[in-house]
Parts: sequence; C-alpha cells; structure tokens
Amino acid sequence: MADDMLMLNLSSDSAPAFHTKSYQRPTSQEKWALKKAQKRKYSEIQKGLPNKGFNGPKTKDQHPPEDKEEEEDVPAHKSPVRKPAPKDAANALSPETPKPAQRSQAQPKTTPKSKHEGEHKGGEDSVFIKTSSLFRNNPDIPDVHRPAVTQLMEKVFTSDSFAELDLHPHLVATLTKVLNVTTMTSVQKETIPVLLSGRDAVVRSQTGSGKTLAYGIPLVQSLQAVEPKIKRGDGPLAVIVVPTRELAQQSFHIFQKLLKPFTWIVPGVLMGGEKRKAEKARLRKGINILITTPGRLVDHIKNTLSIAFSAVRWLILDEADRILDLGFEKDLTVILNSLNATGPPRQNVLLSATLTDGLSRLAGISMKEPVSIHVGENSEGINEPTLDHFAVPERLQQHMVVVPSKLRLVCLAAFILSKCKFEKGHKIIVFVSSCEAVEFLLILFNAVLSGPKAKQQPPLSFLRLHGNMKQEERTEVFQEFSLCRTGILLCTDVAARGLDMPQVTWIVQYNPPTTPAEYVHRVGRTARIGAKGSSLLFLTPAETTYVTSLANHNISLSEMKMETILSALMLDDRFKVRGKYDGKKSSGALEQEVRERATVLQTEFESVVHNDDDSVQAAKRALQSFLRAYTAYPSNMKHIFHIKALHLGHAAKSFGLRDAPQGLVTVPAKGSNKDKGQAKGKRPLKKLSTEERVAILTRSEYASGMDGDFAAKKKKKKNTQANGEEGSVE
Ligand SMILES: Nc1ncnc2c1ncn2[C@@H]1O[C@H](COP(=O)(O)OP(=O)(O)OP(=O)(O)O)[C@@H](O)[C@H]1O
Repeated sequence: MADDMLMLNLSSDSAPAFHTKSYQRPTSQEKWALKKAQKRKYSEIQKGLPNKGFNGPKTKDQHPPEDKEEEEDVPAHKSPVRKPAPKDAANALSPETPKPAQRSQAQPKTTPKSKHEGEHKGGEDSVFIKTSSLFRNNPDIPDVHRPAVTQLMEKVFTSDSFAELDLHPHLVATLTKVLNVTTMTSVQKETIPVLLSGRDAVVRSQTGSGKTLAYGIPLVQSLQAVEPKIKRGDGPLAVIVVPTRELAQQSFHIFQKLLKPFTWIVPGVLMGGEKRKAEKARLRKGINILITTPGRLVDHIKNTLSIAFSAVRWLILDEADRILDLGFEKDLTVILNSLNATGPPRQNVLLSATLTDGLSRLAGISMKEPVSIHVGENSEGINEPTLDHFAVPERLQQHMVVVPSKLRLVCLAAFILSKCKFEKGHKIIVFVSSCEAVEFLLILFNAVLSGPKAKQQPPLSFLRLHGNMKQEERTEVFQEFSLCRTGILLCTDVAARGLDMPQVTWIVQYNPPTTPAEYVHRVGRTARIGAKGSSLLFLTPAETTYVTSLANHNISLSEMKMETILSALMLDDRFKVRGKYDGKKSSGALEQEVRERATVLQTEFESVVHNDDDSVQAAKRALQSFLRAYTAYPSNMKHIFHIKALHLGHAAKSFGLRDAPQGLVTVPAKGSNKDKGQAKGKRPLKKLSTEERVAILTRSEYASGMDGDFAAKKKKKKNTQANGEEGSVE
C-alpha cells in the first residue's frame, strides 16, 4: 500500500538486544545448527567470498565467532536490559515516540557495546550470527475445524459453437482463427443472447470462465452493425471500466483481436501511469470502445475538453463488485453523472465472479430490469439462490497451512524451493499484504534463494508487481510473467482480479485477504478455463477460524502440514547441518534435522537483513506495513485478525528481524520533511474508523496504480493554466 497514507517514523535504533538472562535456552540441536551456520559464514568470509546480503558495509554488530551468543527468544518486554518493547503489535502502532533524548539514553542499554567492541578487535572480516530459537515459545497449532461444505459447481464448457449464434461470419472466423475458441463457455452461452437482445445484465460466473468474451462478442457484433458505419470521430460508443491498469491492457488487447475484421471501430485504453498528453491526443482523434480505469477516466472527465459521452450506448463494469466498492465510490459517481447527462439509451452490464444481488442493486446505474445471469449451481444441479456463496473452479485444489508467526518466512521459502527447485514446471503467484513487504521479500529471496550460493541453474526467477511501481515496469513484469513457463510472482492484490496469466500452477496467500470475495479472485488466477491448479493459504494458529468464515461462502480447504512443507529443506544440502541425510533415520531424527535446517535458513535470512542498516530499515518498513494492513480487516473479521493478538517479536522474525523494533509509530517526528507534506489533511491511521481504513487501503492499492497523483495533477493544472493552456493537465 502506498506509504504516503501513513506517517511513519521508524526509529533506527534497533541495534539487536543482547539479553543477559536466558528466558529459554535453545536445544542442543538448535545450538548445533547455529554453530554450523556461524562456522560456515565465518569460513566463507575468511576465504574472501562475497557476503550474502544487500550491498553495503558490514555493520558493527558483526562480531568474531568466539563472541557468538545465541539469541534467546525472550519476549521483548521480558528483557532485563533494555527499554521495554511493546508487548503486542497494537502497542507498536501507538503514536508514542520516544523523544530523541530518551532514545540516546536507552541506546547504550540495548547494545552492550563495550563488551563486544573489545572482542571485535582484529575481527574486521569476522561475523557474528545470531538466531533465536525458531521452534520454541510458539503457540500450539490447533486442530482446524473444517465444516462440511457443499462446493458450488459451474460447468465451464458447453458443446455449443459460436457459429450457432447469429454473429457476423467475420467475427466467428476471428474467434476461431485469432482467439482459438470454437465452443462457448456456459457464461458465454447464457450471456451473449441476452446482450444481443439489448437487455441490461448482471453476470456472475466463476473466475477464468470467459466473461470477457461474454460481453466482448455481443458488443463488437452490435457495433459493427451500426448504420451508417461508426466513425472514429463519433467518440466512445462503449465505456468499459476495470479496476486495474493490467486488466485494462489485457482487455484492450482482446478487443484489438476481436476488431481485426472491423477496422473502422477503434478501441483505446486510458489508465494511470500513461502520458495524459498522449491519451488526450488519442481521445481527440476518437476512441469508439474506451477501456479505462476509474481514476483516470475521472481525471479526463474533469480535465479533457475533447472527451464527450453523447454517443455512449454501452457501459460495462468488469469486476463490478470491486468498482462499486468503497474505494471507487466517488469515481463511479462522477463517471455515472457524466454519462447520464447526455447520450442515447444505454445498455448496462455488470460482471464479476463475486457479484451479489444486493451490490448490483446498490449500483445506482439505473438499470432497466436487468437479467441476472448466475452460472453457478450446487452439486444437485439446482441453481443456488444464496448469492454470497461463491463458486471456485472445479479443478482447483485448495489447501491451507497453519504456521506460527516466527516460522512463516522459512515456511514460505521452503514451499517455493520445493515447487520451483525440486519439482519442475511450476509458476507461482504469492500474494502479500503490502507493497513494502513485496519489495522486501523480493530482495531477501533473491539474495538467499536465488543468489550465486543457491547453485541453481537457471536461478529461481522472482518478479514483483504492486501499485507503487512505475507503469513501464508494471507492464514489463506483467508481460514477462504472462509469457514465462516457470517463476514466482510476488504481488499485492493489484494482481488479484481479472488477470489471465497462463499456466499458473500455484497461488500462495502469504497474508489472508480481507474478504472471502478477494480470496476467490486470488485463487482464480490459477485453474482457469478448465485447467488444473492449486492454492495454499497461510494462517497463524490464532487465525484458523478463517477456515469457517470461508466455509460460510461454500469454500472448502484441505490442510497441509507445516512439517511437510519444511521437510523440502532436506533436499537442499545448502542448509544441511550434520551431513547428508541417509533416509534411514527415525522420524524423530528427521524432524530434528528439518528443524535444524530451518534454523540455518532463518539464520541466513537474518544475516542478510542485518548486514547493513538499509536492509534493517527495509525489513522494518515491511513489518510496519504488514501491521498496518493487519488493522484493515473489516470489523466482522476482527475476531480472527486482531492486531492485539499479534506477537510483535514473532512477527518481526518473519521479516528477518532479530528483535521487535521499537518506535514503530504512525505519526511523523516533529519537524521531519514528511511531516510537512503529510500533516495536511492526513490523519494517523489509528484514528480512522475501520471502514475508512479499508477504503483507504483498497483505494491506495488499486488506485495508486491507476489514477496518478491528484496533488501533482492539481499543481500541474495550476502551472499550465498560468501558462495560458486552457483546462489542460499536461
Ligand atoms: N469459449 C472459449 N473457449 C476456450 N477458451 C476461452 C473461451 N472463452 C474464453 N476463453 C479463454 O479463457 C481464459 C479466461 O477468460 P477470461 O479472462 O475472460 O475469464 P473471466 O471469467 O473474465 O475471469 P476472471 O473472473 O478471473 O476475470 C482466457 O484465456 C480466454 O482466452
């Protein structure tokens, strides 16, 4: 999520604490694993091998191996030598910031410099590695209650061909030759005749069932038949609103293909991140099928004189429930007011895999007796009337795993290794709750799982996609991941809706989504159009009732065991502690060895994070953004996801931090530069209602990528008006 909505003041005084008292000592095996990792790291450095990690000099908390000291898993507030850290994550979001003077007093206490500095002499190249016990002090993993669920089934394909419809022969030929489709999917069979008859429609069918062509085909059929022939100069006859830039691009490419035989109809796309001047020029020339993200369309409605809606006959809201959502409410009102002010009678179409009747009635789109098309039916073949029950693809295998916070990072890494290193042909999307966490994981995984030490040829390929990236990069990544056969995409919910990336085999939800609908869309990036696919949802022991919440929407998950996932580390000799596993050991010994290897991996992550101050700060930012996102669960989910239930120290561990950082706050330090820009009109997150928070987070994630920076726009507008350019934002 965009950083700018919060005012952060991440204190940098996070020198790892050295506890003088043990809270609970690691087991001898864990010590062994630690020693092994330390020894290896030390000898690597002695040999002059490059240190793994982010660039930058070694920090002063690197000490010779003889100085090593196992970091105990002492809850922050039990440390006898430092200023008490917040007991829980909720406190970490408290706006109380230690005053600089207080901080400097606290500093010597947190790092017993004198002791280590002495021993550090002559140890320029040496390293001190600490890791806390990963397998101690974790909450018990409860038995997960999985209520019986009748999964809704939707038949994807029919045996009916497009040729049976009353379509222009060139359109049918294009479907066959250019788009390689001959028989209709269920949603297409039900929707195309309705739309060809001129009716409004509310369409719901599972993800990856062909909804784009379900509205695209009748739209093109109807526009190509308009007499006299449509001219560019007629302007938009159809407006298609989608929530993200990538989806806008994807839909635009489909229309380019569909319109091949009808060259006089011009499609065009408007979206944030593109040059407005170029878009305005295209609008002036004429776009007949306008595909757009809401924010950018509003931008043009307000600022582009050449945009006119007098000819609009179609309004299509793809991913309609997202567009009607809190975050886009205002934009949609502006769009509808503008469309309603002028033009002929309009055909309105709303589509989504998770559209509920209530929502479509709320739309305020003055639909004329819309036809409800719901492809879903239950296993008895009866149409399901309760519309907050969602269908997921039949060949999607859904799993969940319960992982204590401290083990989340190693468990995710082990899962990725198991699929992408030890099995072949996997293409994975990992959903994470914030842009900062995506950035952080990308750097960390590239350093540890994919770096030269991984000795993997070709190396694991990690990509990332989120709303804070530049548009060119977003487009590049989207295309690259769409085309690649294997790889891992780390992303936020910006990639959750509508994107059709072929051959994705696994969807991992590292952070659970805020609504069951978002769950459905995320997992829907795999198992599309009748293909197989799998998904894995990470939950902490405190979050397992989420399974019941999903069951209430007819979503059923099977459980995967964390130990099974971690056991993939046995295949990777990089993490071995006591030599090659011979496969004849007892299950107890195996379990122990898996734990040791997990500890070695965590140690690697922590040493990368603590390699320099920049990376520590990146980890803290990621942690902070994770905590912030955690506050955004709606009130009906707070019994499952409550910030107060998080253990800050354990959460910090999942970001490779050895300690719970202090001073994570939501208001700026007085006098900071950020303060000046952000204090205006922006309140600390903590003071917002949950509804407002959800709206901001949703909007910031989706909109950060699509409607540009309104402040910048306003400023520019002022400048250009001063320069005599009427109404221009360019
Ligand atoms: N009749 C068809 N036969 C074969 N493939 C089809 C057919 N119609 C669409 N497809 C393909 O199915 C895939 C999914 O289509 P589409 O993206 O329109 O699904 P969707 O229902 O809109 O999914 P989501 O709900 O995730 O947005 C696309 O690759 C598309 O080319």
